[in-house]
Amino acid sequence: MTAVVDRPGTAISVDRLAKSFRGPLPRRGVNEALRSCSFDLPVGKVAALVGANGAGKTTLLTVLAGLLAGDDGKVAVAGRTAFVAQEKPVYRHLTALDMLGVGARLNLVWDQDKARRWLDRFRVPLDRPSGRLSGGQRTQVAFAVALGSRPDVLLLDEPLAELDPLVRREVMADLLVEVQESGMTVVLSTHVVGELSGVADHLLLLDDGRLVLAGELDDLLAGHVRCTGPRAEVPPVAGTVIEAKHQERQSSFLVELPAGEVPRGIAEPWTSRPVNVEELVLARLARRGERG
Ligand SMILES: Nc1ncnc2c1ncn2[C@@H]1O[C@H](COP(=O)(O)OP(=O)(O)OP(=O)(O)O)[C@@H](O)[C@H]1O
Repeated sequence: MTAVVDRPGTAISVDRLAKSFRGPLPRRGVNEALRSCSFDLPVGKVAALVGANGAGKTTLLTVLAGLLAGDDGKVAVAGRTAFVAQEKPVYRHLTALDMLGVGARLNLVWDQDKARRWLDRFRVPLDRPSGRLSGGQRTQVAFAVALGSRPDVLLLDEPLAELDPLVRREVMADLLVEVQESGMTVVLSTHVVGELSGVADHLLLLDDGRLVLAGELDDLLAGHVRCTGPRAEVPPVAGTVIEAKHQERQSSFLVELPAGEVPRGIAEPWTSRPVNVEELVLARLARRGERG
C-alpha cells in the first residue's frame, strides 16, 4: 500500500521501487516494468513522465495511485490522489452530470462547482450518455470528476492523447491555474513532448523500467549542452555523449555534463548552445533504441 509522506514540502517520495509482471504460461518469463526507481517530487509541481511505449509509465502511475502494489521499495504520497487512467472508464448510459453525481457519492471531499465549471468550460454536453460523447469529451468528464475530488496529487495517464492541439493547450493552461490556486501536484505521462515547455517544471524519464532522468527541468537542461563543430569522434567537452551526429565535415554532440559542472565556453571553431526539452527527451529515447 502507498504510505503517507512525512516530509513537509514533499508530495511524492519513491525509493527503489521495483515492479515485475509474470508472463503467461508455459514460459512464465518475468517482465521488469520498474527497476529500482527513486525520486522525490515537491508539492505544487507539475512533473512530465515520459518514456517509450512499454517503459513503465502506466505501471508507475498505477502504483502511485495505490491501485497496484510494488514488489520492492517504498512509495509515499502526501494527501488525496486522483487518477485519470489511459482507458477512461465509460459507463455508457451515464451522462456527464450523472458522472459528477457518482463522483460526489464516491468522494469524501467533493467540489461540485469546480467539476461543473470544467464541463462548461470545455462545452461538454451535460445530458448526453457517455457512450455518445467523443473521446475528447469523455476525457473532459474524467478530468472534471478528478478535479471535483480536490486532489492533493493528480495523476494523469496520457491525458492529452484524445484532445485536439488547441484544446490540449487550453487544458494545460487551466490545469496550471488549478495548480497555482490549489497547490496541487500533478504527474502526467505524455508522448507529446514538444508541448511540455511552460507546462512541466519537473521531468521523469523512464527507459525500460529505469528512471534515467529525474529532477527539475531547468536543472536537467542546464546539465546538457549541444556542441557543433568540425567532424570529430569525440566532443570538445567532458561528459557523457547522449547523441552524436556526423556529416561529411561536421559533427554535433549532445553531451550530459559531469554533475555540478558549470558549462564553460568552448574553443572555436566549436559552438555550443543549450538544449530544449524535446531534443533532450528524443536523444535519450533514441539512445535506448541504439542499445536495443
Ligand atoms: N498486467 C500486466 N501483465 C504483464 N505485463 C504487464 C502488465 N502491465 C504492464 N505490463 C508490462 O510492463 C511494461 C510496462 O508497461 P506500462 O504499461 O507501464 O508502459 P507504458 O510506459 O505506460 O507504455 P505506453 O506508452 O505504451 O502506454 C511493459 O513491458 C508491459 O508489457
